[in-house]
Amino acid sequence: MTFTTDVPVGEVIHHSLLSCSPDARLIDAAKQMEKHHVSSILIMSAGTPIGIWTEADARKLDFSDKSIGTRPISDFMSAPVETVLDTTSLSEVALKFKQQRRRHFLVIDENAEPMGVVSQSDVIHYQGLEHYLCMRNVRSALKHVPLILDDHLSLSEAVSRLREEQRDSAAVRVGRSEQYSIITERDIVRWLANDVKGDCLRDVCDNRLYSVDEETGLLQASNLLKRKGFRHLGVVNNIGKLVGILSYADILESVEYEYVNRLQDALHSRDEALKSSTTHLRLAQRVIEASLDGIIITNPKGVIQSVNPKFTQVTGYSAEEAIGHTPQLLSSGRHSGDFYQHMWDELYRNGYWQGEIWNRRKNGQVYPEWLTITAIYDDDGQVCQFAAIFSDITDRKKDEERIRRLAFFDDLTGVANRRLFQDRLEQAIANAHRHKHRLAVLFLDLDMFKRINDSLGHLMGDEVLKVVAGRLAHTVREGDSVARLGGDEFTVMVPEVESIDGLMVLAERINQAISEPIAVGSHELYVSSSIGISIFPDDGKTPDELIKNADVAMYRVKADGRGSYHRYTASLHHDSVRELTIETRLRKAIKEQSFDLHYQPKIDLKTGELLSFEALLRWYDSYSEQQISPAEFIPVAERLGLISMLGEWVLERVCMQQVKWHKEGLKIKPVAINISAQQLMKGDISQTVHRVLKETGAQASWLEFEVTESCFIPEQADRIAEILHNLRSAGSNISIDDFGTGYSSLSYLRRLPLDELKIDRSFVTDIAVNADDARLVSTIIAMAQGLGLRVVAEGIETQEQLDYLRDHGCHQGQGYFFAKPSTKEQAHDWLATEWNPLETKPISA
Ligand SMILES: Nc1nc2c(ncn2[C@@H]2O[C@@H]3COP(=O)(O)O[C@H]4[C@@H](O)[C@H](n5cnc6c(=O)[nH]c(N)nc65)O[C@@H]4COP(=O)(O)O[C@H]3[C@H]2O)c(=O)[nH]1
Repeated sequence: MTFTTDVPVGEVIHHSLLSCSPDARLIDAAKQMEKHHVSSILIMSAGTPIGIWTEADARKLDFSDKSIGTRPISDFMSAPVETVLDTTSLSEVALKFKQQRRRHFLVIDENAEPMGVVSQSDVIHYQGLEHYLCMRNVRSALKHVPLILDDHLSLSEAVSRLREEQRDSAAVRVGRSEQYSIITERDIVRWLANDVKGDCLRDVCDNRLYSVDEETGLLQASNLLKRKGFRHLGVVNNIGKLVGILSYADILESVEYEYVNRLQDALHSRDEALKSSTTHLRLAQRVIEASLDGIIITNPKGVIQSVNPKFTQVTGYSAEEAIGHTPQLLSSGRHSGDFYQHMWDELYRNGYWQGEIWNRRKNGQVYPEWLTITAIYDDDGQVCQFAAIFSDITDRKKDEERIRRLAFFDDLTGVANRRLFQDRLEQAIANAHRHKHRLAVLFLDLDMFKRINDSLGHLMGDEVLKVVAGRLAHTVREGDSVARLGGDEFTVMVPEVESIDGLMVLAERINQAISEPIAVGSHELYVSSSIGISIFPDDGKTPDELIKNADVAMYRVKADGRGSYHRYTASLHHDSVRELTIETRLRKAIKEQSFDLHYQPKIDLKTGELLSFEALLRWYDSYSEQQISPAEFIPVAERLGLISMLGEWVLERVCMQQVKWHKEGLKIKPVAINISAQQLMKGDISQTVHRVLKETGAQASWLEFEVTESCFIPEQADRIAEILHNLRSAGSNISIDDFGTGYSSLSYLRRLPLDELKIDRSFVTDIAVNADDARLVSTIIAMAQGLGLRVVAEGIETQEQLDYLRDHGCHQGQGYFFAKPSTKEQAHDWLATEWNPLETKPISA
């Protein structure tokens, strides 16, 4: 079915236009019309149509006048010529036909140039009346009973009957039968053109009247007219009686134009709506096809009706494989029945569901997708379809995971970072609080890790950290949490502590695991760890408190000799607060150089002669108005990286003092300066000494350097040997301090350029009361002698100690028994008076 719109008449007319002059003979005009099968001819004068002669005008002719054909056409034409513009719509033309009872209009263009003639049949065929016509039957269009003529009537009588009755056709009864032929206006023109010589209708009428039943549809009748090339149809009733003759004019006249117009409007709107929805549908189809999201359309029961290409790309299922199934085809098995139930409930309730879902591709791979399902409703508000749109979010998930890892995990070792640890700790604390149980934080620091980094490089250091993290993770129990806070600091959280003893066993186990040799590259490294422990709620109630206090406890382990573990106590807190205070004030003191040096003599144990001094740093803190022990502030200065600066200050002071005493004419005794491990490892000590000697004018032999045993790191043996060698070759003696507290092996000591060995005070103190210590001291003395080293005993306080040492071959000593560390003025006096402490003290036998 076509959806005709109301077209302009210019588009449907035939452009063949017959014309003749006003004096043209009727017969010639009729001949032309017959020849070209047209129903009208224009009469033109000086290029202008002055009239029109149509088949209808033929009825006006008097056929009894034998010369009628020779008469000029202008005598019979209709004038003026009714015109319509080519832009006039067909419906308007149809109305005009009806109102003016015309059958033809001359169609002109905007310049009034004739373009053609429009007839009633054109309107019927082109105006799109099909919808109207198909609703009506031929009976409804009949206006008259048929004009029936007997076949013995003469032509002129027949023509005058048509004229009188104003009919364009008549049925001619054949004899007395009920059979009819037909005559029409066109026959009159034909008779005229051919100068027909018959007297009555019987002679000329051979066109049988083709009839249809009166119930026949008008559209069918109109199509029949068109197909057969007829212009009239007989109409018979149900008993075969001729009840009318249907012409195009009748059809046209029967049309109720207002109704047609409304119908056409409605149809037009429908056409437009259809066109637009077809466009929309096509557009939607294209969007679906090209969508970067997978799309599934299902019926209300969830049976897949269609999918788009992206669906196939993501899931691996072709449209044919998917259609007819439910989306369960993609089920990953990761979601519970409740999950899907909840999804459908929400879909039916809100018509919408959105969320993340795991599905399975055809190849079995499970993947995450972001899914949006929308219900589509019909006009009755019933769900008629579901549209599911999804995107594969595997990459997004990976990115999220990567970001999460970066945000919460330590990049190097893969264990949790500080942020995640704190989060976990916070949760665990809340849980412990709720269930009234204890929780522990272990703070672990690798001993001497810096040595590894400094000597073997950061890459090796990193490898060690990875191994340590791995060992930690393996040692703790499932549910415990391991984190790296930074550097070589790790934490372990035990969310539920069953017993303190158990916790200590864990700390022990961790220390053991970490002390196992670590193979990195071609090296086999040994590290140990110091662990501080804090317990919730006893040692802290917040994550910060617990971590800080475990850290404090860890520092205590370091201070006590490393490689062990220690639980936090309140006094540690006090220590750490004090350390912090010292730290603040120390920075200030260094800036203001508010230090002093004391000198403690070293004595020949046999003769009592003053052999040398040890320079000991003193700090009088004006804020607390008390002396702060170097044993307390030196480690802080080391930790803050300030020790080299401080050491340099001591060196300068000692040199300046020696030069001063020298200038005063005193007999110079060497002064021993303590060198911290950090200062030594910096590597530039000999250059510094060289520079200071030069600047002050002191001599290298006036100096001795005391290096604690803990400085001697086996991996750094060659480097340390070189540094000490440089100092020694300049002329200073080197002494190993606090001997016995470290782990130096004899073979190691042999490789170092040493002059003196100082036995640690702790052994000397107990000589008289502890046989083991006494034995140890005598062994050290023997060993030192074996190595060709001088032996100095520190911390001699009693005659017994002195005696024991002297008896066992110790050459030199230092201690309160002789003198406490004293001011430079005191030292000056000792030098000036050639002081001998033994002269005032009896030497026991
Ligand atoms: N109870 C007792 N103590 C005695 C006796 N004889 C000496 N002492 C003390 O023993 C320490 C000996 O120094 P150290 O072992 O090198 O131990 C030193 C040394 O390691 C460090 N130190 C002191 N001055 C400096 C310095 O200028 N530089 C560096 N790097 N460290 C220094 O601080 C440590 C402690 O120094 P001081 O508190 O001055 O403590 C000194 C000294 O006063 C005694 O008979 N009885």
